[in-house]
Amino acid sequence: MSVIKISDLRYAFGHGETQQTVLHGITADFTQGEITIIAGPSGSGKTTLLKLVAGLRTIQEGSIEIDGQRIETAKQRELVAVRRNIGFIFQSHHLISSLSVVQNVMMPLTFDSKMTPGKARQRALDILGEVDLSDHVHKRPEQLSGGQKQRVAIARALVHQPAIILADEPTASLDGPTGREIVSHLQRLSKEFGNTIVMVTHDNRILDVADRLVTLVDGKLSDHAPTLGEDF
Ligand SMILES: Nc1ncnc2c1ncn2[C@@H]1O[C@H](COP(=O)(O)OP(=O)(O)OP(=O)(O)O)[C@@H](O)[C@H]1O
Repeated sequence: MSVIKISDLRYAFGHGETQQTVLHGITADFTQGEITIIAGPSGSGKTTLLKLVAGLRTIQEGSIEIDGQRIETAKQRELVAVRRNIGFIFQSHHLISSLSVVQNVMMPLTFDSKMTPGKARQRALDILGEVDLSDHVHKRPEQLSGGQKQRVAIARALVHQPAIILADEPTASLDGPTGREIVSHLQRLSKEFGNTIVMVTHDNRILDVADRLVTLVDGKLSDHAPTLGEDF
């Protein structure tokens, strides 16, 4: 089943003579429960594409449907509902330094009116256990290593059980083994909960976790047979 459907998506930065078209008509479907990796050269528009799907940039031309809801024509209320179904993991994890690990992970649940503080805390503790951080729940983010912070970001992205996870370079700034550990956690959790994951990466050491590998080159997306050792 198609969860994200992109049709003839075009996007440009700037205006007039300085206009730079980054996406030249992207058409793609992302299937439920699948991990897709988007690879491609630096500056090819991978982050821009992810931000458009996330609703963090306004669609200029073309369309994106998430769970049957058209994004470009959605009302504010409908967009909020769509975003609730998406977990974001970005390169810089944006953890709140004044909150503890468990409080950071509870954040997405505070928007859920049916969730009591006790239940939210228990849910956060459970997911922190899943990413092996049970011994660190009362620490502040600054007391954690880069890999541990990234695992907190994963826990926070997954705590409200979103159907879709968008990850932009989740292993950037991590060493090889730590990066692998991060994607293994993501892969395990996605298989457990059936999440659809779309991940942008330069890191060719993690390409094997993908069910599907696509490349973005010259503003176009194409399916790509994974070749180990290939450099992007
Ligand atoms: N806010 C912006 N204003 C103007 N141009 C931008 C902006 N953001 C990105 N660009 C340009 O759009 C192009 C695509 O950028 P984008 O960040 O989507 O690429 P990317 O494939 O994610 O790159 P990288 O792999 O280096 O992160 C680049 O040429 C970039 O310089």
